[in-house]
Amino acid sequence: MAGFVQKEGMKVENEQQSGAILDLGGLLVHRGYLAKPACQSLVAQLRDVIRAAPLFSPITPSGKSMSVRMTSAGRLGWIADARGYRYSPTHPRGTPWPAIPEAVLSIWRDLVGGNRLPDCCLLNFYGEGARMGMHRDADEAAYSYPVVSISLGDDGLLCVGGLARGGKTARHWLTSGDVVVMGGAARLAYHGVDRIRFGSSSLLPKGGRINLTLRVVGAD
Ligand SMILES: O=C(O)CCC(=O)C(=O)O
Ligand SMILES: [Fe+2]
Repeated sequence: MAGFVQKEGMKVENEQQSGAILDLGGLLVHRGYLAKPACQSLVAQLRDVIRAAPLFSPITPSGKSMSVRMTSAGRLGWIADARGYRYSPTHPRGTPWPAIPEAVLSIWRDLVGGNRLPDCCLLNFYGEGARMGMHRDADEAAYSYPVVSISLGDDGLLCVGGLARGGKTARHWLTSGDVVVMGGAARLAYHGVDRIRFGSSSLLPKGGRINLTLRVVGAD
């Protein structure tokens, strides 16, 4: 097993082999979990999600436009606006979110189990220059289930810190088909996507990166 626990801060690793599970500050990176045909079929299903629930540019409570565009599938979707960050049963245009595609749920079943399925599949689209600042996924009512995060398309530089803001970060280039599980003590670790390598993958004909995060939102 290729261990990847980075304690020294800013060094960037990019291991090429697939199938390894890397431990990145407690986040488990399943390298190459999805092969290209599986990524392609997932993208086709996500196009249906986006058709039903178009991507939008969230505005943070402080009034800034996020550089990622997003939408959701599932019982609840994650939204940001002047009122704050929260889960909503409807898209900003007022319609319910589409169902989470079965192929996405089967990744969750494989890695987490089938007792409880995620309430939300957040879809982030990173176009050229998009990034996501350091944050914790902490808007859920319970943290006993992990967050599962699926990368598709262009490479993205994941940064992982500790449980408090600031301090050293481990960094790792996620590639298409990688799946990250944030669970246990790392469920509330700070993380972000520093930048993407726009056009590094041919999965999306016009370039860009899609990230899906699957989360249990309810308290049960
Ligand atoms: O794009 C990623 O890899 C991470 C996305 C993320 O952290 C989030 O949506 O909360
Ligand atoms: Fe996150």
